[in-house]
Amino acid sequence: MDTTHDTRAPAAQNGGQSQLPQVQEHLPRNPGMPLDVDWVASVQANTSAIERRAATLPGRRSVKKEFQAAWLCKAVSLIDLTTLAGDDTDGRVRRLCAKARQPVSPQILAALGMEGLTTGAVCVYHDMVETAVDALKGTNIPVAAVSTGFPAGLSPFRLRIAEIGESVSAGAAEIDIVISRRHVLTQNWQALYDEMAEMRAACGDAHVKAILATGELGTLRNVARASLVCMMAGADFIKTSTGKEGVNATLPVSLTMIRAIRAYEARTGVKVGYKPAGGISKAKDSLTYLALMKDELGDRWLQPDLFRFGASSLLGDIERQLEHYVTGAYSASWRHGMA
Ligand SMILES: O=C[C@H](O)COP(=O)(O)O
Repeated sequence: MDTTHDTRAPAAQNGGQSQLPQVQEHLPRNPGMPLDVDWVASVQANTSAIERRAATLPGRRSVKKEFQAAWLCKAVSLIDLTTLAGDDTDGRVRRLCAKARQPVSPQILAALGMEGLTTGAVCVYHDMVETAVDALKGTNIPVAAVSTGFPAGLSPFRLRIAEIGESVSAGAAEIDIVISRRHVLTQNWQALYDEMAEMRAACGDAHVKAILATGELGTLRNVARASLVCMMAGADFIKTSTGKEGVNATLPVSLTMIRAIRAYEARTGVKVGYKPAGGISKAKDSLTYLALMKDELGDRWLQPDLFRFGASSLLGDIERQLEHYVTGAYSASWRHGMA
């Protein structure tokens, strides 16, 4: 993180860590726009330049001490705490939700002046939505459901649409849909737009995150174009990965998607959120992502309505680092189980 700028977390900039930064404005949803195929076709991605810039990011001087602790608390508030396993049970999901309510031990949070800190959301499969909603009663933590035949997205289209409705009825406030990769690989932008628009409509008031599964899209140019088409069709967030592809969130992909978000805002005035997901498990990596968002899109994209980490194990490492900051000692990672 470049320390030539004021990179302290907003909580620290406000003169203390006891206040989480508040969202000042009520963000309208992305209404979408008609498909502009000329704009899509004009989008290029300079892969070597993107990779060069991405390679510089982790090596930049990182924030230290109380500033690092403040940024790590910020990262916690932006996690979609996730369990997406075939052996998920009610018990596991309830334990995960308890962790979302109290992501770091009360003693550590008290020492940091960060009581009340929670994760951004809990993310589960459809069958676990009701359990999660129940376990999070009395909090403002939304439940996100992965949907539309996650992770491959190859079940019959009408069933994918029906699945969205079921999850919304069960109480999911956010729906993470997966796109049809083949529409991108065959450059069928109309099909991608129509699919995304119909899925968005099926979500109703629930916010929709479009998972691009970037590890299966072949090129960064495809990633950029698919990002744009999903935003044109009304995606509230664009998300890198299901976590189940061979390659999930990477910095080059993130830079590509973030710049698509910037281009969309410049053209339409609409802010779309970003969710890197899959394989983000180290506190240090979360700081790199936050610095990237701050550099490329600005502080507004450091709020949970515009940025989330999709992560099942990141919280454990952040908790260890915060404990180290407060006590001077590292605890064993097994002491920070998620669920
Ligand atoms: O959407 C979230 C991802 O599935 C989480 O991936 P992860 O288990 O590698 O953190």
